This record gives sequence, C-alpha cells and structure tokens, in this order.
Amino acid sequence: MAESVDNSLTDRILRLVSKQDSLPEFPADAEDLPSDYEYDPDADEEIEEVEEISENDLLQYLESERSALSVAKQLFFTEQLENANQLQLQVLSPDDVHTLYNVGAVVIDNVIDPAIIRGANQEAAVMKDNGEFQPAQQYRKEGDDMFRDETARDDQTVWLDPAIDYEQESKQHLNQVLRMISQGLLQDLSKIIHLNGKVEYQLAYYHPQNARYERHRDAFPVSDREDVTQRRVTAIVYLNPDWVQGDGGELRIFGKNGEADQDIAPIASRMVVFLSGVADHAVVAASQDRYALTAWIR
Ligand SMILES: O=C(O)CCC(=O)C(=O)O
Ligand SMILES: [Fe+2]
Repeated sequence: MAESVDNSLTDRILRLVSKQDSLPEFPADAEDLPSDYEYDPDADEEIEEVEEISENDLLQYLESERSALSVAKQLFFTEQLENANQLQLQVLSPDDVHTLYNVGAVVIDNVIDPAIIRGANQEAAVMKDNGEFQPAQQYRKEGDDMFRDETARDDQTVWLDPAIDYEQESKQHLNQVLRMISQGLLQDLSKIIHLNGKVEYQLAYYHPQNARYERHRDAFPVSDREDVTQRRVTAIVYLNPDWVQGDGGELRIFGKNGEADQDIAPIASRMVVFLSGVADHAVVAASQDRYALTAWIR
C-alpha cells in the first residue's frame, strides 16, 4: 500500500521536474517543509504548473526517506533512558519511558483515581450543555500547525487554560486531571525529552452519531531541539467512566512497516502518550458520548 503511494508520489515529482536535470532537493529536516509542499522548479521564473501534495502523501514520502521515529528519537536524553529507574518518575514507569522511545507510543492505565474521572466527565458534560465547546473544524487556533486538516473531524473542542481553570470550583475534577499532566507527566517527560515548555490543553467531545476523526498526525517529526513550532508529545486522558465494548470511539494508532493497527479503548483512567510527529492515528466513530482531555507538549 505504502509503496504504491510512494511510487505515485515519486512519479508526480518526476513529472514536475521532467525538464530539469536533477530531482528536487528535499530539505534535510522535515520541519523545513511547508504544510502543502509545492515544488517550485525555479523561484525566479513564472511557474506554469504547481502540483500540491497532500499531507498524508507527504508524510508517507518522508517516512520512506527516514523514519519519523528515528528523527524524534534525537530529542531524547538517551543517557537518562539507561537509568530510567533512578529518575524518580511520578506518572510514567521506566518501562513506559522505554516503550515511548522504542515504539513512539505508550498506553498507561490507572493514571488517576476513577472517581476523579467520573467527576471530570460530569464537569465536561456541564460545559457542553452550557455551549462552551465549538466545532473543531470551524476554527483554527493561532499557532496551530498550519498543515493540520480540520475538515476530517467531527469533534467539538474547548481550550483549557490551567491558570484560569484551576481556580474554578466547577472544574475541580478536570483540574486534577490537568495537574496530573502539568505537574506529574510534564516533569517526567522533561527528564527524558528535550522540551521547550509550551503546552496546550484541549477538551474534546465526540457526539454519539458517529463522530470521528480521520487518520492524521499531530505534527511533523523534528529532531531540532531548538524548534518551537512543532508539537513533540501528545498525551490524551480519557474521561469515559461507563465506556463498554461497542461504544466506539477507540483511538486507532496505525502500524508502520506492516505492523498491525492498534485500537485503544477510551476508558476511564487511561492515558495514551505518543510522539506527535511519529504516530499516525484516528478516532473511530463513536456511538456514545466521548470525552477526552488532550495535552500537546512542545
Ligand atoms: O481523542 C483522541 O483519542 C485523539 C484525538 C486526536 O487525535 C486529536 O485531537 O488530534
Ligand atoms: Fe491527533
């Protein structure tokens, strides 16, 4: 499958440069690429034909050139990984750290008291009833990665500002989830990955009439430790205390190199952590209300 896409992409690039002596040079670092890569045969001359390449094609092409995981691995403090059991981690186990490094994604269960998740679910439902959520596809937050395709999703979202939201009694359980991330997970990650400190928090609601989010990636992979534009780590905490098999809304992480896809049930007290530039993922259509709190860490 991947091969035919790569071939057709290569064909398209070859067609574009058929009058040129050599193939276009792709930037050494993926982060140098704009959202829809447009090959400009000669910037000084007028362009007759500009072909757009979709985000998915581009990501697959980059993957075939150099694995995203090997790029993202360069952000890790590898010497720390060897002593992971001495890092005094709060949320992640040493095994979790190794899985994140070696695979690019890890599922962690029982990260927080189920009673807190139930409370957070109810607080999120009140926020939804109060009209605090907006359709995700109708707006783009300033600073969002420009290549993100917002048409492929049915969820409604609201950004959370911990500085404000921490103080509200009506959000005390959500605040505890936020704190588990902003104080626990963030400290753990900062011991193993070079981070730039910026974190965004978003609450998302998927309606029970098959709301879904198509296959995508949250960022381009980066190896540059100074980069401040790309998200590095995605952490998602699921707020669905009554989820049962058949409710849908699983997070699907697509396997690479022929590996099987992984469907992760959005159950209470579960957190999924993955490298934002590495994991291709989707949300399977939901048939029950589905809430999740996501943090994107740069
Ligand atoms: O809620 C999830 O499981 C994933 C959501 C997602 O992929 C996103 O918001 O970028
Ligand atoms: Fe995502």
